[in-house]
Amino acid sequence: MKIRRCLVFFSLYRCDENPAVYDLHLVSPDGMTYSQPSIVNGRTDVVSVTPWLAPVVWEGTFSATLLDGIYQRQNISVAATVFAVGKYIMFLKDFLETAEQHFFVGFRVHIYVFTDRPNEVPEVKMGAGREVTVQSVPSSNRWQEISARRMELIQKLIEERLINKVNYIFCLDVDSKFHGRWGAESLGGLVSVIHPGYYKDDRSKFPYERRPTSRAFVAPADGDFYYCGGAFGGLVQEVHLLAKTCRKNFEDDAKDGIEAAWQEESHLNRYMWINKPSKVLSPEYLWQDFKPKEPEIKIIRFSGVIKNYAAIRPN
Ligand SMILES: CC(=O)N[C@H]1[C@@H](OP(=O)(O)OP(=O)(O)OC[C@H]2O[C@@H](n3ccc(=O)[nH]c3=O)[C@H](O)[C@@H]2O)O[C@H](CO)[C@H](O)[C@@H]1O
Ligand SMILES: [Mn+2]
Repeated sequence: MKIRRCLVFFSLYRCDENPAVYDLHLVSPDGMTYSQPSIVNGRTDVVSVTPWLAPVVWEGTFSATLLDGIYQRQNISVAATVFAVGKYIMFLKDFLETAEQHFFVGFRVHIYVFTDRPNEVPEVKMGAGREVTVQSVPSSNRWQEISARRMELIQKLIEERLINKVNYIFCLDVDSKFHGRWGAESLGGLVSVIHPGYYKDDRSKFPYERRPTSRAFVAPADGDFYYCGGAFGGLVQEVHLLAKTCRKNFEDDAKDGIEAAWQEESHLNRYMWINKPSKVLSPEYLWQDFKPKEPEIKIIRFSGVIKNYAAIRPN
């Protein structure tokens, strides 16, 4: 058993075969010029590191030029998943068009669209090295199920098409648009986004699942941050483990007749409490259009559009 685990470790980190190692070894291209970093001056209005020493990404904490240089040299590939089931297909055009303008511009990007309406997927002109694949999925008469089943479909997508082929994956809500850069600064092993609705609240107020009978349970004195179900990602191996775990816990809960308060978002929050994200993205990476901008938000990169739930959800 011990030997097997060792082999798995080596196969994950051997640099010639698996790109995972690149996350640990950052090579700056020759001739790179960027502003001198300071060790005493920087953002002081926000916290940019977690208690487990993962970076929290805010505007003003990174050099986009440097990061693009490092990761372009590695020729990384990034997958993204987006689900547009039922009437949510109406959000897809803006999502894809704005992703072309802001999401990993200059990198190899492959967006997987999951929908029950493949004929209604809009034609969006994609740049060089960027493509969209449409995959049919069944509809459902419960939005909770559509949202939660994403974990199962992400798990399968990684197993069937991405593992050992693609470096990173991000899983995103479709009812949103990009407004600013979302790029290499967001890369990491396991990446989570702080939910814009609760980031100044006491942890006891977070909308975690509070029933101890659920596998998504988080006790009132526990929890670091409240993370979004609408955006998460990282290395495909890490996201595979996350999706597989959340799917199993969601399904096992269902067998016991319990559905967590915020479906897969609750399970994701439980997962991130135990498995600390190696990079945390600030609420710049998933804002909500109805929320007034806060002073610490210098740029909104991705934001949920205002929608009429009653008009677009199946239940
Ligand atoms: C910003 C954010 O973190 N949003 C999360 C939040 O509410 P939201 O209100 O943002 O959930 P939502 O209605 O956007 O549903 C989540 C996603 O599921 C897909 N979808 C949903 C319904 C439908 O009929 N068709 C369809 O395609 C679509 O990709 C949508 O973006 O809580 C949900 C859990 O319940 C999810 O965790 C969402 O990701
Ligand atoms: Mn949403």
